[in-house]
Amino acid sequence: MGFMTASHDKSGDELLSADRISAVAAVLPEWEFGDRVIRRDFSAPTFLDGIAFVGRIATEAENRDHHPDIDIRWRTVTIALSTHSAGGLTELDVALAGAIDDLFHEMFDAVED
Ligand SMILES: C[C@H](O)[C@H](O)[C@H]1CNC2=NC(N)=NC(=O)C2=N1
Repeated sequence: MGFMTASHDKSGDELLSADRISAVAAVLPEWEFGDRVIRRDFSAPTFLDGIAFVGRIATEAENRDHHPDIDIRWRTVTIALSTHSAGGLTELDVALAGAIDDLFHEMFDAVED
């Protein structure tokens, strides 16, 4: 947000309320909720599948101008989401988490883990 810009002129940039966090936790059951971050471990079928998954996440993130922290360890891809500019969780994180869950299902649902 630039100087003198109203904080309500861009949707998703306000910190989530405690009530909203409770509601979101119910629809993102695989995500671990921290103080200012949500995190999920994904297990891809192979190392290269995990890399391909990260590539898809990267495109999604770039389109939204909202970027996760990504940790790759063999087939395990750990995604951490936070809105640094807001100092914690916002609707941007909720939306990206849902999109990443959808990507994972789309890519690997038919595959045995
Ligand atoms: C200028 C640009 O919009 C900002 O640097 C964006 C980029 N991506 C970002 N990603 C995340 N996760 N948090 C941010 O605050 C953030 N800020």
